[in-house]
Amino acid sequence: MGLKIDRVSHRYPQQEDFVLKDVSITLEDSQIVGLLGTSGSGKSTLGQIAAGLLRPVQGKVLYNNEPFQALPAREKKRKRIQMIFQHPEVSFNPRISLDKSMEEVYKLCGKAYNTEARREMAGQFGIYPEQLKRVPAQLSGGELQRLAIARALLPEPDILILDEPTSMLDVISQAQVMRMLLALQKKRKLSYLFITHDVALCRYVSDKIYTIEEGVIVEDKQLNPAVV
Ligand SMILES: Nc1ncnc2c1ncn2[C@@H]1O[C@H](COP(=O)(O)OP(=O)(O)OP(=O)(O)O)[C@@H](O)[C@H]1O
Repeated sequence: MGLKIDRVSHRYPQQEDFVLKDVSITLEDSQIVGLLGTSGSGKSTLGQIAAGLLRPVQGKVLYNNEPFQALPAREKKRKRIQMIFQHPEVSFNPRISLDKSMEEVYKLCGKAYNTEARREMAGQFGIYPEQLKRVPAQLSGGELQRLAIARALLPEPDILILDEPTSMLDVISQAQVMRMLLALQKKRKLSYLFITHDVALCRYVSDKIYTIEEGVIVEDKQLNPAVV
């Protein structure tokens, strides 16, 4: 079960060099797997491949033992893996109110977006319902990231790919978002691929850590074998 990246190599169009070279990683159910690496090592590329947003040049992505990349985008399973980005604004249309954006996602997921649902969602993710009337640029980074998490959870995914979810936030918002993510992971038994360059944070939250250097996995450290 879970997600298996199997011998994946990737190079971008019109580029000579491979940015991922024969990478294999596994994400078991309800596990937090850290992906550590310096800037340019290939973390985001691997995250996008894991989320099904990018198709690798070589190798396979298996979701619950089935080839994930072969599924059409609208396929339900695709929504079982969601991605949270470093810049939360990319998750929302900048020109429409957050209320409108959220309403669209609720509808897509076949859920009613009424006053009650709005109030409950806002409360759970630490937003005032009135703030939803604003466009994304009118919220703080932390508020917007919490809403991006709310949005990503609507299709009820099993896996979240977290690409440096707190690195653009101030220290207080970082702690709030991290606390929220850890509580949600426990409550909903989610699996996280936690992409970061923060070694201390990665060690603190992860059950297992992969380190990537220049597109190659160089270390695979099991921190908490009891969880697996
Ligand atoms: N769309 C693209 N086209 C061409 N090259 C790209 C593209 N996106 C990333 N790259 C290159 O691929 C390599 C890996 O980039 P990637 O963003 O995956 O690294 P990263 O570890 O996430 O870096 P950072 O921590 O700075 O976000 C880099 O050399 C980058 O310049």
